[in-house]
Amino acid sequence: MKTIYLNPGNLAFWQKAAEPNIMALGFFDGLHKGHQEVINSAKQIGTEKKLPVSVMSFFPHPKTVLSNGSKQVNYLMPLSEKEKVLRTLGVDLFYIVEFDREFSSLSPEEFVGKYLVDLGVVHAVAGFDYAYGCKGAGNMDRLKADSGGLVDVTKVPKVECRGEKISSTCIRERLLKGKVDEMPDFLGREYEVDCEYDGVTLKSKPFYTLPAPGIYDVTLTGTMKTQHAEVKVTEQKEMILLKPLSKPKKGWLTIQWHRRIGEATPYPLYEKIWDYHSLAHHVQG
Ligand SMILES: Cc1cc2nc3c(=O)[nH]c(=O)nc-3n(C[C@H](O)[C@H](O)[C@H](O)COP(=O)(O)O)c2cc1C
Ligand SMILES: Nc1ncnc2c1ncn2[C@@H]1O[C@H](COP(=O)(O)OP(=O)(O)OP(=O)(O)O)[C@@H](O)[C@H]1O
Repeated sequence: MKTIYLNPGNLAFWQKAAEPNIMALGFFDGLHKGHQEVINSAKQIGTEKKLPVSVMSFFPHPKTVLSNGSKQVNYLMPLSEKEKVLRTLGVDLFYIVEFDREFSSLSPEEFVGKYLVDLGVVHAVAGFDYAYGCKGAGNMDRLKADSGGLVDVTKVPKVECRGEKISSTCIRERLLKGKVDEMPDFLGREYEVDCEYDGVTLKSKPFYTLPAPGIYDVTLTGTMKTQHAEVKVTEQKEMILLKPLSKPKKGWLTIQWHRRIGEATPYPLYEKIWDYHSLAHHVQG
């Protein structure tokens, strides 16, 4: 899979280089089951038409740009993880469009003309609620007309879980309540966070959302053997490693969150910490 960061400065270059393709559209934070349905539909059409499949996403999140930074988004994954998951879904081309004020003011017709038709899109796939163009005025029922009849359209119906539309927003809300055990129902996999281990605490990479304060049953993967452990998320959003079977080396780890097993007490549970001395050293600075 090739990743292309699109902006007004390089758009003409990529338009010239473009070949006919099927495109899935959306922000796709978390790549949950609804997003997977959109991308799998695009893949299916790509296979039928023997054409490559592209995904067009945006960065940063439109909400942060349109609110002039006053609204923050609790991202579920950084672009690097989005790339990894899209690769496993069989996507050929990943466009990341720089979302700024100028881009947000493109009319629906301008967006479809410059970013779909001129990038070789012959068939666009998105969910039933996808909106595009200034003030979000474009929708799936008018996309074909906005393309001058050049782009076919597939509108994916709503994917639900327990009577609710699966969305990045409802997943963020669940994480912030500590409901990590519900993630597989929404994401189709467990929630994961990449972080750096300094010997005691785990520091998450940017663009992840940590679950609510508490103690969690997790699996750690990294340079050591995959192992079970407990991680405490504090009110200060610090993560402390409890009960690992063997001491991980300092460096990068992935935490896979299984379930919340207890409250985050204000002070560490010393008796549970495998390496009390290194924690004491850490606390004393
Ligand atoms: C060219 C373009 C312009 C947009 N302009 C606006 C806008 O002015 N106001 C708005 O609320 N959303 C705007 N959006 C954001 C969309 O409404 C939508 O939130 C975004 O494309 C992410 O889509 P998704 O949330 O359905 O994945 C724009 C989107 C695109 C592609
Ligand atoms: N539950 C769903 N069923 C079908 N399509 C979906 C679903 N959720 C999102 N989509 C589609 O997937 C693409 C990406 O959607 P988007 O990133 O807006 O997801 P979202 O989960 O609804 O996000 P948010 O909660 O921020 O609105 C869009 O084309 C959207 O219409």
